[in-house]
Amino acid sequence: MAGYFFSFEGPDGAGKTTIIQLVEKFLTEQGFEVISTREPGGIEIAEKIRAVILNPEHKSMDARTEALLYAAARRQHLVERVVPALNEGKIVLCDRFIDSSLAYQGFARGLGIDEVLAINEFAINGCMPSLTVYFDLDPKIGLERINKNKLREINRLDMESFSFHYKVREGYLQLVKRFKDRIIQVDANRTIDEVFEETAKIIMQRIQS
Ligand SMILES: Nc1ncnc2c1ncn2[C@@H]1O[C@H](COP(=O)(O)OP(=O)(O)OP(=O)(O)O)[C@@H](O)[C@H]1O
Ligand SMILES: Cc1cn([C@H]2C[C@H](O)[C@@H](COP(=O)(O)O)O2)c(=O)[nH]c1=O
Repeated sequence: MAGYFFSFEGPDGAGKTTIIQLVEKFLTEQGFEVISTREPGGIEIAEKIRAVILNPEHKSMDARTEALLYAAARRQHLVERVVPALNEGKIVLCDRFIDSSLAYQGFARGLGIDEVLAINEFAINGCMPSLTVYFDLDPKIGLERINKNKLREINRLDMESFSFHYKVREGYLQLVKRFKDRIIQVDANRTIDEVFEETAKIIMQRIQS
């Protein structure tokens, strides 16, 4: 595969979507062919799975069911959207990937990071991002940012307790230590311009190395 696969991670409201849009514009201006996409979703089947997972009415969803649905959406999105773009030499910017499952389902839901990694290894069959940017932010600030944006849907995961969201962050911080070569931590508690500049620098370094 000739392209570059970059994923972006962080607690809800950390600024992933905002920064991905800016990075996409920046890379396109530099002459690269870029697609940005998201998980769960990005293609029709995965968007349908997303609607099932995140429906606020689905309060009884079992944690393993949730983990399997995320992995299923990931698989379909990977084969339909990510791999073809990489084969065409494009840069793929993906809003969330496997680390979301490890932090949310593996750590915060308590299923176990290694257990959730195992089902995801089956799903992705070796296709990992070459670099993951983790936006670190106090979840309270992220949720405040989301609540200020009246247009954004409030989904089933947003409605989890503060302690759940704090565990998500703790899970991510464990992943940063465990996957040092792949995950780079960025302080997201700064202005959009500052976060963008650092992220663009990290990505350009990886492309040019
Ligand atoms: N550095 C920042 N400082 C202040 N506000 C920000 C910053 N980055 C993003 N925002 C605002 O916070 C809100 C959430 O941002 P965004 O949707 O990019 O986050 P996200 O990480 O993609 O969220 P989610 O995980 O819920 O999809 C938006 O209203 C956005 O304009
Ligand atoms: C991929 C993935 C996502 N999640 C959670 C994280 C968020 O709370 C929602 C997705 O909403 P967003 O607005 O697109 O960020 O789903 C998860 O728990 N596990 C995953 O694998």
